[in-house]
Amino acid sequence: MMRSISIFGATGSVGQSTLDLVRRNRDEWRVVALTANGNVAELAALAREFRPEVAVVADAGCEALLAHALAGEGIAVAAGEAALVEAAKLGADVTMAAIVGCAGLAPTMAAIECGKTVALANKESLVAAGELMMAAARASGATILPVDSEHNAIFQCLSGDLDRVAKITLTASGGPFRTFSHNEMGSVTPEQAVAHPNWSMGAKISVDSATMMNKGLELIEAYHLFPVGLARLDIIVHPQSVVHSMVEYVDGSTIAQLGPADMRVPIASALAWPDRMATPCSPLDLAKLARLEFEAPDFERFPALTLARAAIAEGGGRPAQLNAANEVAVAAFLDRRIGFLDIAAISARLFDETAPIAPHSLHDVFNLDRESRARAEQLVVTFAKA
Ligand SMILES: NC(=O)C1=CN([C@@H]2O[C@H](COP(=O)(O)OP(=O)(O)OC[C@H]3O[C@@H](n4cnc5c(N)ncnc54)[C@H](OP(=O)(O)O)[C@@H]3O)[C@@H](O)[C@H]2O)C=CC1
Ligand SMILES: CC(=O)[C@@H](O)[C@H](O)COP(=O)(O)O
Ligand SMILES: [Mn+2]
Repeated sequence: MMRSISIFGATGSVGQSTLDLVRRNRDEWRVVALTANGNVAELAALAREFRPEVAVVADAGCEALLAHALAGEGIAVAAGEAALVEAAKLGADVTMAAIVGCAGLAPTMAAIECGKTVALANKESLVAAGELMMAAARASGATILPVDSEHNAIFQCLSGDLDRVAKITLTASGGPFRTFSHNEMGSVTPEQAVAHPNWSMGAKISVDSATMMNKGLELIEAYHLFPVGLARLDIIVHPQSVVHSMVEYVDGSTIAQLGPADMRVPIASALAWPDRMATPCSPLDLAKLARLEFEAPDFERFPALTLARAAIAEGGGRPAQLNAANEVAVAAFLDRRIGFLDIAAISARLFDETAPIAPHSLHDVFNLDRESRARAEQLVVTFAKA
């Protein structure tokens, strides 16, 4: 049976992996919307290939360029943040939420409010508005399918009542600086930070993996998706990224999901759920791998992990503040305005200076996000001078 799909963040790493699977199963999918921020050339090429109803650029300044690129193609063109939300409201059977950052929050919420299936890669939106997003899904009857590899793994490992879950353990690769000392991390470059040892991903999430803020954000993500409470959520470093996460049950059984480090595996799991679909990914060769290693995370060298735990424990707006500060700091690091160690330090400073005011609406989340970004930008200037 043919289903419809919209892909928000179509030009990105997750977006492209999703479209690769759609391309291989072209007769099964009708594409409703494809979106990008400002990469007009790539979005136009994808639109010509996949023939969506609408192509949307978030950057309103790119509308004319996109309209020109798609002139005569019979594909509607729109631009701006409101247009992203309108595209989400078209209510495709499956919406792939793959915009990076809190910029994905409004369209993801709009898709959830349609009550259909949302394949969620955009972890920052869940981190910033977890309670509101899960409540919106309950109210609309939407199904949120986790795409983030760890959460997709946990989703695949979970069965039965959450009361019978003793512990959910997220695996972390440890990133490119897993064995670096604090001093060594002080002088790493953006090029080193984006060079993930196992995964090919966008720049922002790659830096998050390097600081291990990615695992911190994923802890918050898991806290909302799988409500077992913070005490039953754990992180273990597993440098090979073969075991993508695991669930331990009260009877002593631990169920883990393993697979190649290729996002097409969890994306396929979400697109086909509750069925399965084939992917071109090479299966694991365990004999060749020979060894799977595990080690405890180092909270001293990776303070982002402590910040994320504190954000959950303190609650309220803390996760939204943490996410906003981190987004600003990562962008500043990639621009070479601050050093690598300043990324977590800026979030920590923002925590010290502010209270965790609870957002009661999406409007509150956007305000908190905006205020936290403004303060984080000031901190970037202070840290850059130091
Ligand atoms: N990459 C991966 O393997 C994984 C990613 N994730 C999560 O998935 C999400 C996407 O990650 P990834 O694909 O790596 O990111 P990329 O940077 O590769 O792609 C980001 C996408 O979002 C679009 N975008 C960027 N800024 C905006 C904005 N302000 N408004 C609207 N659209 C915007 C980009 O458009 P343009 O190209 O025009 O800039 C692009 O399509 C993130 O939340 C990440 O944490 C989760 C697990 C794995
Ligand atoms: C592919 C994926 O889901 C990423 O979040 C990946 O897991 C990053 O790896 P680490 O954060 O474990 O280094
Ligand atoms: Mn992940």
